[in-house]
Amino acid sequence: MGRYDLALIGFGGVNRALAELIAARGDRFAEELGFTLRVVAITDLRAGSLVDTAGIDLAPLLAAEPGELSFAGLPGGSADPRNKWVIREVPADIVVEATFTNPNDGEPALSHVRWALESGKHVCTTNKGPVALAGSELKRLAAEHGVSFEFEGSVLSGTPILRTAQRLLGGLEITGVQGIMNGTSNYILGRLEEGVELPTAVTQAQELGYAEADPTADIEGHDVQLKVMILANEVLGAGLRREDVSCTGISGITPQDAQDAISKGLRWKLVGSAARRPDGTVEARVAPVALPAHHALAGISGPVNAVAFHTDLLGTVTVSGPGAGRTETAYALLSDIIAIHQHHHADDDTAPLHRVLQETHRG
Ligand SMILES: NC(=O)C1=CN([C@@H]2O[C@H](COP(=O)(O)OP(=O)(O)OC[C@H]3O[C@@H](n4cnc5c(N)ncnc54)[C@H](OP(=O)(O)O)[C@@H]3O)[C@@H](O)[C@H]2O)C=CC1
Ligand SMILES: N[C@@H](CC=O)C(=O)O
Repeated sequence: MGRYDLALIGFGGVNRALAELIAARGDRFAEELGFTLRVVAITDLRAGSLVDTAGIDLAPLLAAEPGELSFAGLPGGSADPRNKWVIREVPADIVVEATFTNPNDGEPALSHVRWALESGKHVCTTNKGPVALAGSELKRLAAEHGVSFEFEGSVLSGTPILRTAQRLLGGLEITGVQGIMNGTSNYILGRLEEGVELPTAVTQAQELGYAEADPTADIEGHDVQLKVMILANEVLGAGLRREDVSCTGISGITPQDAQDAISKGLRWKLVGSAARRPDGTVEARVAPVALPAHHALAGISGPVNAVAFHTDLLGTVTVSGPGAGRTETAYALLSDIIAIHQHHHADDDTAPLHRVLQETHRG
């Protein structure tokens, strides 16, 4: 039976939900996945840091109100997050990075990921910044140190969009991607259609755990811009920078606009897309589009997202599922840990993994 010791960097909605999954389902993981998970370090801007190499007792932490959690005064605890020291020095197998996404330079998450990989630790992250802005460099760094860099949750939360493209669409030429890739803005557009004003809808999306720490990124399209970069770079080999992806968000759409569209048989959606040009380069954009009701993306509602892959042999293949949500995104981290386990135990019998994946998804 293997065991992975985890260092959780950032203890907000997603990493807390991962800790809940570990606390609630740890025995099942052991039985069905063939490994156990133990949290040996947690760092958080507000709570500080907590280290116990024998395994942190998660129950009292999860019983505390998120805003009231403080590690100072606990054995192994400090008011200081001590990220660099924890990531480099605490003997964890996997560093789970889930601090806020910074669309400008990816920091501080980018440094967290670099420190972890340089220390020979695997990394799982849901943070879009490092993946979109420095994905190639980080994959190279991981390879140099013989560790994995996994980031399934960086696009479409727990819905396995990247692994679907990389593992299940092999042999096809993917010529473009198009999709709804932000749960918050899609949820908000639905609320606008119901007559709710933007600020109220944003607050509701924050309460539901969909929104970024700064929801401007959801509303102005920057979150989708990063996701389009990740998809285009991973699936189309594009090497896009942020300035290559034109970006308009949904802040200009009013409840009246949304309702007028409905009356004309249209629905406003924030669409991200990337397509290969005849010369081999890739053009990409993010913009609100009033889609006709019969369009495959028009019926995608609430925090659900969808991505259509345009392929040479199959035509369009569309994957749809949760695009945001604390537990849904924590599941992406679990799927990353499973991927690390499979990668480093390639000869093991993996049949039981499929069973637990299906059961976990059903809740
Ligand atoms: N929620 C979702 O549906 C999804 C989220 N993601 C991504 O996952 C990541 C986490 O999301 P989520 O949990 O919802 O976000 P939260 O804002 O709930 O959590 C982030 C946590 O990280 C802490 N933090 C910020 N900076 C640091 C730092 N330098 N060191 C240690 N901790 C820090 C924050 O503390 P404080 O609150 O004090 O600032 C907060 O507790 C984000 O990058 C997000 O983009 C990806 C897919 C879906
Ligand atoms: N804020 C994002 C979270 C997932 O990436 C969203 O709403 O999609």
